[in-house]
This record gives sequence, structure tokens and C-alpha cells, in this order.
Amino acid sequence: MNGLTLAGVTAGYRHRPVLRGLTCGPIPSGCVTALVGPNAAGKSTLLRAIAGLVHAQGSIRFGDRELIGMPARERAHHLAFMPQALPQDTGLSVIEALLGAWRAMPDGMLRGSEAALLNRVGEVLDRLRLGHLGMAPLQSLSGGQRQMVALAQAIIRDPPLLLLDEPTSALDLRRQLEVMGLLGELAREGRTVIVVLHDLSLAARWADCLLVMNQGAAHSFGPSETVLTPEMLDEVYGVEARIEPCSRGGRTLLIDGVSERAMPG
Ligand SMILES: Nc1ncnc2c1ncn2[C@@H]1O[C@H](COP(=O)(O)OP(=O)(O)OP(=O)(O)O)[C@@H](O)[C@H]1O
Repeated sequence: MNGLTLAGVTAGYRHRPVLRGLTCGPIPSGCVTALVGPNAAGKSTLLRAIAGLVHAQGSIRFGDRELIGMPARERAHHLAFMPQALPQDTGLSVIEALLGAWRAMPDGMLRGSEAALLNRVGEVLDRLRLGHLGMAPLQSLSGGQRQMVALAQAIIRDPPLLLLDEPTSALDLRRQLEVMGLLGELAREGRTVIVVLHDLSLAARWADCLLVMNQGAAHSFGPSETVLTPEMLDEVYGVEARIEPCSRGGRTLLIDGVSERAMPG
């Protein structure tokens, strides 16, 4: 079982503890888990802690392996992390940026011929409907197109654990649906997919599980139907909302307004 289990995880930055003994899981493989919560709740910090980009204590187990203390080279076999920041303006083409993402990985992962590698790049570009942009310089792309390239960079190595920080924030409506559909497919193929989302309607419609974070801790975790409730939205976000069925199954969120609850600044 390739689920992810977090036990007593603390992490943060110099002089600023963010995660305070966070415990959650197992976050199952084969599912899309949306990581949600207010600004500064610690969502990105949690993904960075799992990815080994900030120092963490406690236990982060993926399957039967402990990730804390695992050398970066070995950890790269297990996971890929897509940060919020979009790929920098460089003269690289989209194809070169994808090859670069692959080549930045530890030597042991550079298996296969150049032709096989280019084949894999083509496969990922097609899966993301980016084939027509392969030769385009990154700097000529729109924000949404660049976000799609960042997603392609994350999935190209096909690791079993995908950590994606707001991968739909710059995308148009159709692209958002396509990306969430793709994440669902990647999960059904056996991967563990954890995706930070601010759009709770998208989370309600597409995520199998929700992990709600608040002030550096796990507020709630479980199937989206049980976790996404008007009570949680009031308590964590300070909004009054209703959750309604949507036309093709799943549920969507209707926000009525801010609630009377006083929220921390
Ligand atoms: N590099 C950093 N150095 C110092 N503090 C940081 C750094 N990155 C984030 N923080 C702080 O850590 C806390 C949690 O930030 P984080 O980015 O994890 O929250 P988040 O839930 O992802 O927020 P958002 O929804 O706004 O993206 C915030 O108080 C933030 O100011």
C-alpha cells in the first residue's frame, strides 16, 4: 500500500515554526486528495516538507519507507513536486524544459536512450494537449500555458507520489476540468496525488479525499462528502456556504457570504 502517513510532523522556516505536530493519514494511493485551507495555513510548507525542501521532524512514511532523512537522490525516485512558482523566463523551448526537468534528476534515473526520452516527452505533451507548443520558447507562453508546462515537468518521470501546489490557479475553466480529470486518471493508475486547491467547488467535484489545514495543523481529513460541510467552512474559512449536488454527479459549493465568526488576522 503506497499511502502517505504523517505523524507529528513539525516544520518551518528560521524563527517561524509552521507545521505543529501535524498527524494525518494514511492518505491513500489511487485517490486524488485535495489539500485545502486558508492562506498561510501551511499547505505549501507541508508539500515542501514531504518533498524534503524544508527541514522536518516527526515521521512522513510513504508506503513502507520513511521519507524524513532519506537522501534527496533516493527521495526523487518516489515523488515529484510542482511548486506554485511558474517556470522562469528562459530561452528554453518547452521540449528542452521537459528534458531539463528529467536531466536534473539523480543519475540513476537517467535510464533509456535519447530517443526513448524524446518519446516520453511527446507522450506527456500529448496527454496535456501541449503538443503544438513543443518548440515554443517558455518566455513566449501565457501564464496558463506555463503552468501546464510546470505540470508536465512534474509528471514526466512518473513517480508514485505527486505533490502539486495550486496547479490550476492560472488555468481557464476547461483546462481546470481537464487537469483535474487527468489527475484522477493518474491516481486510478495507482499513484498518490496530493493537490493544493483554493477552489473548493473544484475540490468537491474532483477530489476523492480532502485534507483541511488550519494554522499549521490538520483540521480534518477524509472523503470529500464527509469533510466538506457548512460547519467546516464556517469554522475554518469564516464563510456561510451551501453544498449542492451538481448536474453530472459530485457536489458544488455555493457561498452566501462571510459568517459572523471572528477570524484570526
Ligand atoms: N520561505 C519562507 N520563509 C519564511 N516564512 C515562510 C516562507 N514561506 C512561507 N512562510 C510562512 O509560513 C506560513 C505558511 O505559509 P504557506 O505558504 O505554507 O501557506 P499556504 O497555506 O500554502 O498559504 P497560501 O494559501 O497563501 O498559498 C506563512 O505564515 C508564511 O508567511
